[in-house]
Amino acid sequence: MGFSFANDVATPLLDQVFVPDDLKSMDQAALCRLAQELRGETLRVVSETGGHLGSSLGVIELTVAIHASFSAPHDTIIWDVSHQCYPHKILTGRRDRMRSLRKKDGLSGFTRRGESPFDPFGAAHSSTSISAGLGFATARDLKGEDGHVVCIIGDGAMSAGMAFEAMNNAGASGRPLIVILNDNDMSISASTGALNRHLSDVRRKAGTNVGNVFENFGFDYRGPVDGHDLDVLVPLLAELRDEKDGPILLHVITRKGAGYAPAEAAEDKYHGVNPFDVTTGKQNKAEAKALSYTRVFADALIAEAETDDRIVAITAAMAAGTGVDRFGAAFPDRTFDVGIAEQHAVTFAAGLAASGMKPFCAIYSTFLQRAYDQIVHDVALQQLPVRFAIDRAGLVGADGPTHAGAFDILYLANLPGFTVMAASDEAELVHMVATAAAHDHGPIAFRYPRGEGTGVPLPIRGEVLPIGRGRIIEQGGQIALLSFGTRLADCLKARRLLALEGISVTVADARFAKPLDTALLAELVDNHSMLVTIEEGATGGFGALVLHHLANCGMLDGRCAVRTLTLPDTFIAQASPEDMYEEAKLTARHIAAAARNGLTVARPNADIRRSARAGQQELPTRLHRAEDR
Ligand SMILES: Cc1ncc(C[n+]2csc(CCOP(=O)(O)OP(=O)(O)O)c2C)c(N)n1
Ligand SMILES: CC(=O)[C@@H](O)[C@H](O)COP(=O)(O)O
Ligand SMILES: [Mg+2]
Repeated sequence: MGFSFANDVATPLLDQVFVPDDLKSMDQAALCRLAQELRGETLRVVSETGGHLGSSLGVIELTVAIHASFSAPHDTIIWDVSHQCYPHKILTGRRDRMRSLRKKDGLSGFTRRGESPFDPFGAAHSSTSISAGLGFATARDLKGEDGHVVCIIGDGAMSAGMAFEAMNNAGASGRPLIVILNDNDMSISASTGALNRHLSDVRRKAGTNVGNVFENFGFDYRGPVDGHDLDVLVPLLAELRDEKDGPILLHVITRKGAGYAPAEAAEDKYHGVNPFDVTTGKQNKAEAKALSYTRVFADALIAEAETDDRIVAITAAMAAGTGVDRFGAAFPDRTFDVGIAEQHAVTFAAGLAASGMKPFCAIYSTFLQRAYDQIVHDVALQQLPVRFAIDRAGLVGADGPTHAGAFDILYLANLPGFTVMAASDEAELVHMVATAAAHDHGPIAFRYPRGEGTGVPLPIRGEVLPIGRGRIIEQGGQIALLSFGTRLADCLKARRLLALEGISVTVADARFAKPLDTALLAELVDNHSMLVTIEEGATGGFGALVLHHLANCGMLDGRCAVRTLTLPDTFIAQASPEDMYEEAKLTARHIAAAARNGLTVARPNADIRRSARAGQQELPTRLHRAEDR
């Protein structure tokens, strides 16, 4: 089906839509026109804001048909991942706010309960829609209410185990539930796996009753139908709406990026884009000042793999985002994209490690959360040397709280036998890849943030770091700033700010949250009035481990004041990473303020205590007392 749109298409019908019920008065021809206007509006918005364009363009007609056939919010419409929800947001009263999409104080790039009654369930992590939908359907039935529950899930999202857990349960429940499988034969990259092959088979043999995996789950399978043809979709959805016999799966075939030639022609179908020129499709990309951490990771792993054929790389449908695609270009036989299946990815890696391979599991911090039991039960308990390359550590910006890498420090460093590292810059990342490659006696993880590095020169080859050893970057006196991760740069800025006030500061890079560098901790506590730990993680991580250690060694008994700077105990809404770290109070000025304020209440420092213990020995000149400043 061809689409025509112009950037300046008039929107007389869209101008009349404030809530989905405004579609009820439109005939087929008007709905087709509305879809055209909606496609143009979606393009105009995303050309200004950036975001997830391809998937949104692929569901323009489906979104119109759903909102023409059902009555949200009385009917529950749940979008899986919901990166494709921009047309839905435009039709549900948020058109006027769409240019705030993914910005500070703006609309979320995903569905969010607090944002609109038309968003009954938040998303962004994949494959949750059917589980949530069954929850809504079950509550509806228990309360004796009516209303339809419609879940729209992509072929990529359908590849996750959680989706099949939900299908298994929903199919057996017999409850009326409509699952629309939006099959565009794409994930972020090309879809992988046997399900994808099955769906290709079904698409190819459309009309024949090819053995259908979904019917075996107790769903009434319908389709496949053209997901861009409103003349098919609207009457069909009305028909399904009026059937209430049980769960139905409608298989629709769409095209990711549909209706916009630059997107349709792109390999990734413009899955995630920067602001762009609508007429040419050219994205506005700022000149990179340094390689991204992702790129540095990929190249470092390739360098290690060139001399170690036991190294393999695993991604869970994020080949480009993790840089595993670069590794795959170099070592196609040693690269595995398991689909959106983080749980499987981790235990698959455990099996590889148990067989003597060196698996690098490259998974964003936030998505790794999905595989926690596998990390504990299959990797840590068996002390298997799985290497976790944890990208998107810390705050990630426009994707907001659903994608924040906030918890991996605490959820990994509390596991016995785990080694947990954080790179303070991209040179350190190269060393940590080498260290992980050499670490064969237990699980090891290294974390690094989204985006560009600092531009520091990269080592020719990574060096294996001494496990559990940090390093002092700048030696000072009264205050010690101990950083875990890339806040090190802000600590060095804070040191300069404090120096202007005559406050002398030591800055150290912990490198390891586990095992802790206890010798470094003792040195810092003994020789400073104030120790501040800083990490791009939630409370309960690195700082907590430092406090545990100091407390249990009796090193908190008045020798040195300790403060731990972490992400706050809140979910921080999307903004630029800089604005998010400002809100998290983890910038240089906040670090300086915490140190300064702490110093005003610091009790007599270790050197005084120590001299009392050691019988008034001469104090080393470089040590300073709080009251000397
Ligand atoms: C648990 C989890 N893992 C990975 C991702 C990253 N991710 C976002 S969208 C996507 C692909 C989804 O493919 P599909 O469901 O087919 O939707 P499409 O983009 O094709 O519309 C992936 C892997 C995620 N959101 N959640
Ligand atoms: C929707 C989704 O989960 C992914 O597209 C994610 O937004 C990618 O994040 P990055 O842009 O950091 O690779
Ligand atoms: Mg898809």
